Amino acid sequence: MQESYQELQNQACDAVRKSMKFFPDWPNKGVGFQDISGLFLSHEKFNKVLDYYSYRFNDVDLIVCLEARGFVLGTAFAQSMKLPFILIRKKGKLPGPCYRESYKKEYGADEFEVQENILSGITPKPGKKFHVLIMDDILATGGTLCASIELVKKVLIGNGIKDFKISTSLISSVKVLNGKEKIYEKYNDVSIDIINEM
Ligand SMILES: O=P(O)(O)OC[C@H]1O[C@H](OP(=O)(O)OP(=O)(O)O)[C@H](O)[C@@H]1O
Ligand SMILES: Nc1ncnc2[nH]cnc12
Repeated sequence: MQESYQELQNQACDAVRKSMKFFPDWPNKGVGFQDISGLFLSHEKFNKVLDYYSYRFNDVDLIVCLEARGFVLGTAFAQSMKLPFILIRKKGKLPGPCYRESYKKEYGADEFEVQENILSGITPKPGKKFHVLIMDDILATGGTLCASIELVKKVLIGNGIKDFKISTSLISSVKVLNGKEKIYEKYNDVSIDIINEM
């Protein structure tokens, strides 16, 4: 029997909480690092996350995986749903012309890139908003997610896809840094789903 949305969400949250390890003052003093490696050690726990996502995001057309931990979550979900996925990578890793966004995160600064023509072969279904899901592990300051949203908008519009919806999924957050609020202030048309808000 199909479990309810709330049951799936609760089980996914429980799986994340039980597999998360916390490292205070790493990599810098004042940072409470949330290590999600334990989730990948447990097929059952990881599946609870994917089961929830398959219910929550059942109408997605493209997955966007953020380097590096977002690669694990995004590719696993994309493959389970038989969806195409693209990679947003740190600067200098992708060949050919790229859109680039610089950003600050909780413990440093970085630059993301996406290949300009990566979506040239994608044809959206007529009459349906092209639904893109950006997947990553942690929302802290929101700098990373913000940069990825900018790049997704650029690559969609740059490839002629103008009627789209962007959703984002994280498995945890650093609530005190108000990353979610910052994103909602800047993008009122983007949804943010966080399994375990800490
Ligand atoms: O909300 P923010 O303050 O921007 O921080 C969140 C980001 O920080 C981490 O990525 P990081 O680039 O450290 O590395 P990774 O390569 O280990 O995924 C994490 O995976 C998120 O992507
Ligand atoms: N506190 C944190 N834990 C894990 N990844 C992070 N990325 C940015 N802040 C983080």
